[in-house]
Amino acid sequence: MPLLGCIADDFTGATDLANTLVKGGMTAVQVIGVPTGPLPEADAIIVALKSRTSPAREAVAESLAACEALLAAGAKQIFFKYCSTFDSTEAGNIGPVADALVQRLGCGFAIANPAFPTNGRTVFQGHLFVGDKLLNESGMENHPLTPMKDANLVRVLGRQTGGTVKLIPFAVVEQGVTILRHTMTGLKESGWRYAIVDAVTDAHLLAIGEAVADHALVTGGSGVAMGLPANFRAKGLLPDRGEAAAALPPMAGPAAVLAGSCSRATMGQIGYARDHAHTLELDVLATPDAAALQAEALAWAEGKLGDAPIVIAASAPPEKVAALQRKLGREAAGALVEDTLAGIAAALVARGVTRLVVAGGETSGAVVSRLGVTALRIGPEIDPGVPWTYAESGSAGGAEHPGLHLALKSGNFGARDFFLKAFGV
Ligand SMILES: Nc1ncnc2c1ncn2[C@@H]1O[C@H](COP(=O)(O)OP(=O)(O)OP(=O)(O)O)[C@@H](O)[C@H]1O
Ligand SMILES: O=C(O)[C@@H](O)C(=O)CO
Repeated sequence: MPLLGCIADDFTGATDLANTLVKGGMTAVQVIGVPTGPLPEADAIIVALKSRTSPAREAVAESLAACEALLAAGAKQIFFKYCSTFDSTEAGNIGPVADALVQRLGCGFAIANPAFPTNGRTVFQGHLFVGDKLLNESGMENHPLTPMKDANLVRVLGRQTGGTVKLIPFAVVEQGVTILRHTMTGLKESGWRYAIVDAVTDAHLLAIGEAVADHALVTGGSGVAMGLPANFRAKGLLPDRGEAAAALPPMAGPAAVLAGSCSRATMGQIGYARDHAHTLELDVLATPDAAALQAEALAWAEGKLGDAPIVIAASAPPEKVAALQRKLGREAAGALVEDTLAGIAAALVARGVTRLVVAGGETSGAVVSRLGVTALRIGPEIDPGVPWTYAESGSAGGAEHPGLHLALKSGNFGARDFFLKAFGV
């Protein structure tokens, strides 16, 4: 029976959250899509949806279905995971999904906290920073699907929800768990639906995590989940599993990286790979045709597969992304790239690749779905927020595989040498 039931709005976000929970000593399995059968055994189940950019009604319906499955399996607390950069549009989906979960759980109130200080995301006076930049000056204002043009999260969430949003400021958070707990209870009793909670350090997140021990619903990034394993341990529900929580089968076999994220960190990682690995950069604008791009990539990969990773990227700078979007429309441009990379992934697995890094949440969603993977066990961390995961043997895109190691990297996560470091190169 899972202790914590999680609903993540994209696939890299799901592994990021799972990684935090595993580091806290919980076993975690990421389930792909709304579960239809019995859930795997784990302390935490993370249902990975691709709902960040889908129409709000679909995102709500899928999130509620995931919530039902988690509750039916016995989950004691529900966690709604969204991006540490609060990726969303005016239409949602953070507000609408959170509203639906608050209503389903009858809890009236939930915190909203995307902070992840280790990766430079902090919230101060309700404003989200990425490193030393406000969110809307961090590059996220150019995101291909969810451009973030306002750093004030009280305002951003306020525009997406039918409820009310209040700030729990730094000065309150600094006072620790007891004051935080009372403040949250007071807000709930006064009819506020959400509190954006400031957090600048891990110590703040641990205090917030402890303060929400008895909340039916917690919403946020992976950072605020840091304090949750200790709550279950304090209640005598979670044994001390130590490093065993992150055990995966040994890794071996041909390696590849597929990048569809256009985020600054991923662009830097592609730049590094250019000098240190076989790297192919597809020009989607010049050839906006999935079949042709796949053929180009597979012909290029011929003879290059081995222990050192090959890197195939569709990522492009903002002006080229904008040009493709003008040509095809925003959704169709994204879908073309996702379809291209998913097809390449299936073909590479059919050619024996068993270790795969995918950069970008939407991209990971497309790849994992095409590979027919249904569940990922979470293993050791490569860089903050990105663990190796393992999918049992099965049939991927029509080809049998002996088990796949996958690392789903959030666009903006990972050091510059991530694509090589992941494989120990
Ligand atoms: N050259 C390109 N032109 C237009 N769109 C592109 C191009 N390359 C990638 N894309 C699209 O940009 C989107 C990037 O989103 P994705 O979620 O994969 O990355 P990200 O947002 O940086 O990562 P994360 O969600 O983990 O933060 C995808 O839909 C992808 O298909
Ligand atoms: O929180 C983050 O930044 C990531 O887990 C993510 O959601 C990227 O899509």
